[in-house]
Amino acid sequence: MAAPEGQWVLMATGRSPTNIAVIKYWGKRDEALILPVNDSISVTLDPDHLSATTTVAVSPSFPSDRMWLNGKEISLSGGRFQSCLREIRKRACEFEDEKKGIKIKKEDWENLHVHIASYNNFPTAAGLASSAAGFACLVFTLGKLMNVKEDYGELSSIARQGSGSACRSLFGGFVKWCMGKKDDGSDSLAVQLADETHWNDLVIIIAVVSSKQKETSSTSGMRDSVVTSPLLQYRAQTVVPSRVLKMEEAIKNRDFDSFAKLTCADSNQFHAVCLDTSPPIFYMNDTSHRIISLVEKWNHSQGTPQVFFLLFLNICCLLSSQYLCVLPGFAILP
Ligand SMILES: Nc1ncnc2c1ncn2[C@@H]1O[C@H](COP(=O)(O)OP(=O)(O)OP(=O)(O)O)[C@@H](O)[C@H]1O
Ligand SMILES: C[C@@](O)(CCOP(=O)(O)OP(=O)(O)O)CC(=O)O
Repeated sequence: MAAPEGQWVLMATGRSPTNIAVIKYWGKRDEALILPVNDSISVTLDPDHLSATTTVAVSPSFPSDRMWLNGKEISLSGGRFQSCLREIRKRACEFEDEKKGIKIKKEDWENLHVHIASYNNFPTAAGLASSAAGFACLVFTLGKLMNVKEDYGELSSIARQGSGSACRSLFGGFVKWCMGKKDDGSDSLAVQLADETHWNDLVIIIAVVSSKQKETSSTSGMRDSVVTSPLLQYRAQTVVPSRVLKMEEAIKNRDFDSFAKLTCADSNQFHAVCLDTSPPIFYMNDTSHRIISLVEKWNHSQGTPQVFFLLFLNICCLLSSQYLCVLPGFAILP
């Protein structure tokens, strides 16, 4: 089937924020489909601060698919980009704009190429989950362009194939990535637990404690953990299931004390799994450790059960009107 002809260009633009996990995803049961070994829960950040903005265009005059990231052309040959493009194209629907004289039949989309331009308003591939915002945005915007009718849950399972954590960025507020049981991954998708208005006095601040790039990427780090860490299996099978239930309850009740305690515990166990990996993975540095100690002391001196947690090289601080808590972050800002 030949693609439609003409000089027209059809475009769509979208924006997606990044997210920070409070119950961590660490380990895949299927590398190609990006299926996790446990459920995870995250908080989606405000898009004004950390987000990807993506414009996708389609035209009969484009001879191939191309992509520019932060103004520089990048290859689309990687399996993750191809999976997202393929899955969206499969679900594309007929589109017509009579005024502009554009008519694209469902089957035409297979033969039309896209140009994609995306910008992150924070450092890319520096440990701040740009892949989460980026792939969520790519899938969302391609879906808009190609008139895809699927709901956000279905789109999240496509974004998951770009980067696991990306599936959670399709929703605002508090989001759960259900690991799913099926081999084809069709039930491994994100659901919103509570929207962004649910817990208004929760504020996230990102503090930078190192300007160095992470030595181990999440993708390769978790691959090593799956193969070598006995603690990972115990965590996934025994610890996370009940922790997820408690976290859902804490979010529902806006119970900050439980929320922070669970988040700290999960962050600490995540770091323990990293240390239990061979070779061991170190995401925290001396400054991180000093901040943990300082915050612990501060907590005790207040005499109230305030809890903090910290992860990776950077820290995100969670602030509510009553509480302060340090949240995990990967950020490495220049
Ligand atoms: N806006 C974007 N649109 C599409 N893909 C993006 C975008 N931003 C980043 N990516 C993809 O994500 C890759 C970076 O992912 P990587 O996991 O290395 O870093 P990160 O997500 O910033 O950090 P981490 O996962 O460690 O928190 C980029 O090389 C690119 O393939
Ligand atoms: C520690 C984490 O931030 C790991 C994120 O890993 P990625 O989603 O970046 O990994 P891939 O699926 O291989 O792309 C925990 C989390 O976000 O849940």
